[in-house]
Amino acid sequence: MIKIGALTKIYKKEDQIIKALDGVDLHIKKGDIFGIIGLSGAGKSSLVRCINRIEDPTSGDIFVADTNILKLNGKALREARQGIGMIFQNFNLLSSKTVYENIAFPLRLQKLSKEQVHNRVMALLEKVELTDKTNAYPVNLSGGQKQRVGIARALANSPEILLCDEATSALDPKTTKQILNLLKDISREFGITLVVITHEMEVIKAICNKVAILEAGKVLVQGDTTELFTSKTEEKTRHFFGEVEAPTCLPVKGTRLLLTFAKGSAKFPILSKLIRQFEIDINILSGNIESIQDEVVGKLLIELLPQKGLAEQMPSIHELLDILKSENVLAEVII
Ligand SMILES: Nc1ncnc2c1ncn2[C@@H]1O[C@H](COP(=O)(O)OP(=O)(O)OP(=O)(O)O)[C@@H](O)[C@H]1O
Repeated sequence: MIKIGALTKIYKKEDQIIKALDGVDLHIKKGDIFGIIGLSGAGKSSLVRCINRIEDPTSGDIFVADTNILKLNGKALREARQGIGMIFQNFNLLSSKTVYENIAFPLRLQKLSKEQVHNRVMALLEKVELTDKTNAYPVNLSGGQKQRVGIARALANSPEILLCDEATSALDPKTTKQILNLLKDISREFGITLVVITHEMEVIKAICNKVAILEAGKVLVQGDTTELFTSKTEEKTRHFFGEVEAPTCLPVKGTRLLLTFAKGSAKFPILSKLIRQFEIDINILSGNIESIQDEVVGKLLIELLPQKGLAEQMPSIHELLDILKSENVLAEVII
């Protein structure tokens, strides 16, 4: 759906050269909810501005379906832009216009009858559950309601792609959850591809099936969200995926294993199985089991303790790792 190749954006400011995007390659499939996460200054806004051509990149390609949108100008560009909706952190609503008029605005730029515009606006208001606010002005809406208007407006032209630039960063956690659920629902119902720009991993975990981490204008890693959360943590991405560490005040008393529970495996009582089978003691040192969309995944740091008088019954580590592997639990010996 969207293929970004070797995208570079260089800003020149007086004698300064800033490489905001440095050879970005991304492959976003139709229907993906694709998260792009990075710290402040990573290049997220520059990327989104290049995708909707607010800004021209210095070099590279952006293909939407089979069209390189960087080669488009004039009418062809305007038409391509209609297929890309956008929602913003600060909603960008017209304050002097009602909710109805804000949503009708992009429709009025097309040659539609009054009735067609009306029917479309009312259908969108129903979708975002704001029919009771039809004639309200933005100033009288909550943040969540404003973003619902923003979403309805972005959907007005039936886009195939929706760019969400920090769409929930100005909202409280409960409203954030509601807006994210609405976005997920819209993506499923209309088959819209969502590109979600955020600095919050919670947003990625809640709705994104794919994720790319952007740092200093480069993609550090991209892939399936749950797979990245359950693969071996690399130093460079540790900050984003979190780390499970033993409290430093606990002395090492046995063999420490870091268990990673991939899809489905966290549902089984694997630790009690090991305890029963091998008559070992297991101490849980730290853990982080969580829900990523509909999957339960996570990491657990445990220590295997030999029982007094039963030392000879301690299983070999290989035997144990094999059992864990057979249950889809990745185990790494830490100490
Ligand atoms: N118009 C501009 N002129 C000059 N430098 C810019 C411009 N826009 C962005 N930059 C620089 O490019 C780099 C990437 O900025 P960008 O806004 O794309 O990052 P970001 O990840 O969106 O950050 P934030 O989360 O803080 O919005 C930064 O060093 C920034 O200072």
